[in-house]
Amino acid sequence: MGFKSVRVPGSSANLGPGFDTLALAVPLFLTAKAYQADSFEVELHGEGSSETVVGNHLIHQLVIEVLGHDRVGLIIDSEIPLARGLGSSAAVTLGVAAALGHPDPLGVALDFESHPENVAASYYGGGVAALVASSGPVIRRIAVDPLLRLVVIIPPDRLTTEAARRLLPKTVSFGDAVFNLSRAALLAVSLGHVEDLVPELFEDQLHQEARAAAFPESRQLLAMLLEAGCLGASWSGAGTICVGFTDVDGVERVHQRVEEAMDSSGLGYGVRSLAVDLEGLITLGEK
Ligand SMILES: Nc1ncnc2c1ncn2[C@@H]1O[C@H](COP(=O)(O)OP(=O)(O)OP(=O)(O)O)[C@@H](O)[C@H]1O
Ligand SMILES: N[C@@H](CCO)C(=O)O
Repeated sequence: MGFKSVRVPGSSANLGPGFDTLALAVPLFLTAKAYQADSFEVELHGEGSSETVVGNHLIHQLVIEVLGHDRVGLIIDSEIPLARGLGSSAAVTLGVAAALGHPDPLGVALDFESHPENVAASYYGGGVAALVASSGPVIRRIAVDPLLRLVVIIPPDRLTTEAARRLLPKTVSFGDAVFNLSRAALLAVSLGHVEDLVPELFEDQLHQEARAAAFPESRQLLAMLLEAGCLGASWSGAGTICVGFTDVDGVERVHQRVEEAMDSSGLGYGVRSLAVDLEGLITLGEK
């Protein structure tokens, strides 16, 4: 296995009703580079720089899993906010597995994450639908209109996926399951045409309200995004970021309205507009 330098995009999962299934890659990037070293060394830059990578950290476990030892150096630089719903763990897992030269970084990352859609979107780019069956993963790329744009509200509050999953109900009603099924199926076939997107397609009754117990401001953020003229709004992954969907013609107007709403609410959270990343994981250099 030769060491590499790679770039991986972040991702926004669920998109409302598509829990653990639908995701879009977003152009916030993580780069990872591996090099020969006598003992484990990690340099973290950007969004991950406050992390301490010791024995039980995801990155160290991954290195041991891939190499069988930890005599390696890593340089990781990320624009993806941690534990905020833009797939930082999927991106770092994929990026490190690929930088270490593993021939199947997708398979490694799918084994490490408890759900497949962030990993699939970061690997392929664009839109994906993904599941892990008892026979293995089934991943399909879905058409995404090149005019689609995302306006994300970025709270400073972290909510790890692990903590957000502990808030999920143990059972759901038949009605709620059908509510999400219908919307997820219609959303998957409508993402290819922005003119087909309507707010109802991004509605969810399985996870968002349960998770709002940990981040009640999410209700206000989703309402704000819809009032600003978005074609739909949802939590991004396990939060706390909320995402509004719009098109290239509306994105500037929506962005400005969301910023104004942020200022007048006093919440002061960051707002960013993003296109969909189409490249997925790319190799920048090889040794
Ligand atoms: N760049 C990074 N450097 C070091 N550790 C990272 C980095 N990115 C992610 N991690 C690890 O992944 C954890 C965050 O993963 P988690 O699944 O909770 O959130 P997320 O992937 O950002 O959000 P979501 O899964 O909702 O999209 C961090 O607490 C950290 O342990
Ligand atoms: N589908 C996962 C996404 C986490 O990014 C969840 O909502 O827990």
